[in-house]
Amino acid sequence: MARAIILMADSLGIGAAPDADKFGDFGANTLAHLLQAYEQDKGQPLALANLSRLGLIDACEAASGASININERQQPQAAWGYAKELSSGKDTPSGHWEMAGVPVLFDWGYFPVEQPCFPQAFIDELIERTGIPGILGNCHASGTTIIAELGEEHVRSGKPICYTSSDSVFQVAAHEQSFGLDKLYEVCEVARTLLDEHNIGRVIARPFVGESSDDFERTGNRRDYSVLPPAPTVLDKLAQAGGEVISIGKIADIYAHQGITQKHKAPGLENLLEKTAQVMAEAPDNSLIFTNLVDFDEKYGHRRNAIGYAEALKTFDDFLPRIFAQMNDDDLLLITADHGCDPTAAGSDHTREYVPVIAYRPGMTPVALGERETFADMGQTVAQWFNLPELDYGTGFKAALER
Ligand SMILES: O=P(O)(O)O[C@H]1O[C@H](CO)[C@@H](O)[C@H]1O
Ligand SMILES: [Mn+2]
Ligand SMILES: [Mn+2]
Repeated sequence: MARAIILMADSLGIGAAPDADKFGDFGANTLAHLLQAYEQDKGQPLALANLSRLGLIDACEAASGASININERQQPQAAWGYAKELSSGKDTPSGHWEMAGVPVLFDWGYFPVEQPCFPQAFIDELIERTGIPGILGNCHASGTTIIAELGEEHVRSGKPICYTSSDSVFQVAAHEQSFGLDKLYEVCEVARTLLDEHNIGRVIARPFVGESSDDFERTGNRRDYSVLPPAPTVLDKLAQAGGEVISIGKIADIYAHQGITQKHKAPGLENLLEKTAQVMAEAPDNSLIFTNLVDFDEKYGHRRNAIGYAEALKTFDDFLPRIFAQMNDDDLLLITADHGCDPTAAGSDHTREYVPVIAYRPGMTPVALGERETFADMGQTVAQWFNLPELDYGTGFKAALER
C-alpha cells in the first residue's frame, strides 16, 4: 500500500514557457534569476544540496538553457523534468487543478487595467447587500502597497479596499479589528455569489492588523473563495475510492474544498513543513498529503524580493531531510509549482513558466523525465500510484519510477 506527498512550491517556475511572450513574460525564470540575484548580493552562490539531489537544478537548466551556479550541487538521485501548462491562465487555481488532472481550457474573466476597474453595477450591488459605506481602491495593485496607501483611510471610513491583479481575482483588504474579520468574510461571500456571472476565479479576503501605514501587516486569516474545479480532480477520485486527502495550508481553499478529507493550517513556511512531517508520521496507507508553500509566492515573488525568496528556498532545502526521514518504502514524493513569479521581473504579477516535475521514492534509479506537455502528468502519476482509473489528461510516469 502506498502514500503520496505533494509539495507545491507556489510560484517556483524554472524558465519561460514557450508561450511566455503572449503573457509579457519573455525570458522569465524565477529560480535562475533569484539564484543569480543572491550570488550577486552575497558574493557566493546559494547552497542547495537536497534540491539539487532531487534534480531541481538540472530540470531548470534543461527547461531554460540557463547555466546555474549553486554551492554543494549534487547529482540527481530522483526523477526530474519540467512541464508546460495547458491551461489558458498563469494563476494559482489553474496550476493546481491542471496538476491534479483538470486543466482550465476556458478563459477566466479579468478586470481591465484601468481605474475604476470593477463594473459599477457589481459594486452598487455589493454595497447594497452588505451595508458597507463604499469601497476604496477599485484598481490593479500589489496587496501590501495598497494597504500602506489606503489602510488609514479605510480605518477612518469603514470602506474596504478592493483590488485585483493580472489574475482572475477580486481581493478585499480590511482591518481585522476596526472592520472585523467576520464582516470581511461576509463581504467576500457576497462578492463570490455576484462574481460567478463574471467568471472570476477567486475572491480573496485579505485581513490586516496594525496602527498606521508604517506597521500594517497582513495576517494568516486570509481566506480564498474559489469557484469549483470544472471536473473532478485526482483528489476527488482518491477521496471517492476511500483514500485520505490531507490538505496542508491553502490546498483546501484552492480546490474549493472538493475531494479533501482532512485539513491542517499552519502559519509560514517552516510551520507548514513541520506540519507536513508531522502528518506524514501518522497518515495511513492510501493517503495523499498535499502541502502548498505559499510564502515563496506571497512574501517573495509578488514582493519582488529575490534575496528573501532565495533564503526561503534554503529553508526548504534544509528541511527536506526531515521529509525524507518520514517516507515509507512505497511513498512517492512530488515537488512542483503552479506558475512562476520571477522576483526580478517588472510589476508584481505571476510569470508564465515551466514548472519543475520532481518525483522521488526511496531506493529509486535516477531518471530524466524530459519535457512534459502538461502539469497533469503528475496527477496521472498519482492516479497510477493509487491504482485509480485513468484521468482524462496527462501521461503518467509511474513506470519510470521502478527501482
Ligand atoms: O499582491 P497580493 O495581494 O499578494 O496578491 C497576489 O495574490 C493573489 C493571489 O495569489 C494574486 O492574484 C496576486 O495579486
Ligand atoms: Mn500560486
Ligand atoms: Mn500569487
